[in-house]
Amino acid sequence: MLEVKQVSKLYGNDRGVHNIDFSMQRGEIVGFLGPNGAGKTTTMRMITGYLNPTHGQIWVDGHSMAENPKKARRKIGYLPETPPLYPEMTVQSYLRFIANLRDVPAREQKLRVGEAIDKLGLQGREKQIIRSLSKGYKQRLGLAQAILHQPDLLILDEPTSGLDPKQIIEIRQLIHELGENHTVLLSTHILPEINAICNRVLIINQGRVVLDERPEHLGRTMGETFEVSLEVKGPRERILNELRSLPSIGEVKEVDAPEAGAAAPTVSALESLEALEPVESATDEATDVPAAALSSAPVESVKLLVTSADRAEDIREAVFFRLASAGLPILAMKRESLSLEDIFLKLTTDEPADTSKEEGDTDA
Ligand SMILES: Nc1ncnc2c1ncn2[C@@H]1O[C@H](COP(=O)(O)OP(=O)(O)OP(=O)(O)O)[C@@H](O)[C@H]1O
Repeated sequence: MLEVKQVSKLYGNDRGVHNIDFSMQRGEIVGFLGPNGAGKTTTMRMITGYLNPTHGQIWVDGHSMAENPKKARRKIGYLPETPPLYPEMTVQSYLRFIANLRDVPAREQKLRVGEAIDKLGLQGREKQIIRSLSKGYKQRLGLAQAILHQPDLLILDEPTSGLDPKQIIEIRQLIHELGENHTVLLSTHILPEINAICNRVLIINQGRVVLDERPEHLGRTMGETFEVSLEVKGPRERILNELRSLPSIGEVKEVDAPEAGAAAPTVSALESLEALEPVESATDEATDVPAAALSSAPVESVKLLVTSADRAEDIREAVFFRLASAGLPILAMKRESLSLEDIFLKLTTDEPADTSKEEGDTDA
């Protein structure tokens, strides 16, 4: 549906975007993520034909944006960061005006405008002056103008920026619905937006794509070590011994362990409690298991973080069978993975902060 081939836009001082290269299949909803100034808008403006690349080529459904811009642009619906609305027009007259601009045949215009109004939940507001619409409804109208000419590909630049939480949820839901019939590229710097709507994420930083992956594979791509959090019922020492004797396990850390040097709870003290609670430490940090914790005092349950010996190996079954055969019930087991926030920060802050040169330096 979309091919972006080694596309660069050089503004000088190494600003702009460099060698952007990706493609999108029909039906994908791709989140385009990056910090301020990373190059999202520049890339989107080139894809939509509003900006000419310095190098590289863009193809939309087989049409070259450079050689056949009219055909390529017909395939695209674009919602810029600020929707191009005329405040004095009514919703309906504005959409009729856009339908004309986009060469929608006169006999189809009424139908298309009606469909766009229905899809974006603008019914009852056809005669309303745009100036008096709320920001959320202006955004709906921006999306309506983008789909009027029945494009295959939607390019949405920060579609939820500036909206209140309720409007954000509504617009996300609408984008999700539009994704059933359109291929969508949407830029955002709101990370949960990606998990909520997208089936692929592209991260751009300092004008370069630094990650292109499906959200569920992000951890693997980042070389994340397989880690599970566990809560196991039984004596701490036995649980630790069982887990540590498993060859597939690398490290076992106890969460909420008693501080090193603190007296371990005695059996009699624990017995005097009606409910036996796990011993809590002053911090929530995972800590190496202190020797004092390895006392034989029974506790109700132990919370642990367990990592794989072989980075990516899924250790959940091995852990389950070992503890089950030892008669140690697992109360909870959850795979821990890097959040999109962790990955985003890693990719966008590990690199040099600013590679731009002083004004007057030669262009890249
Ligand atoms: N017309 C221009 N002239 C010179 N430099 C520009 C121009 N437009 C953008 N830039 C520079 O290109 C880089 C990418 O900008 P762009 O607006 O594409 O980023 P963005 O990811 O959309 O940022 P934001 O999230 O803040 O909208 C920035 O360094 C910006 O300063």
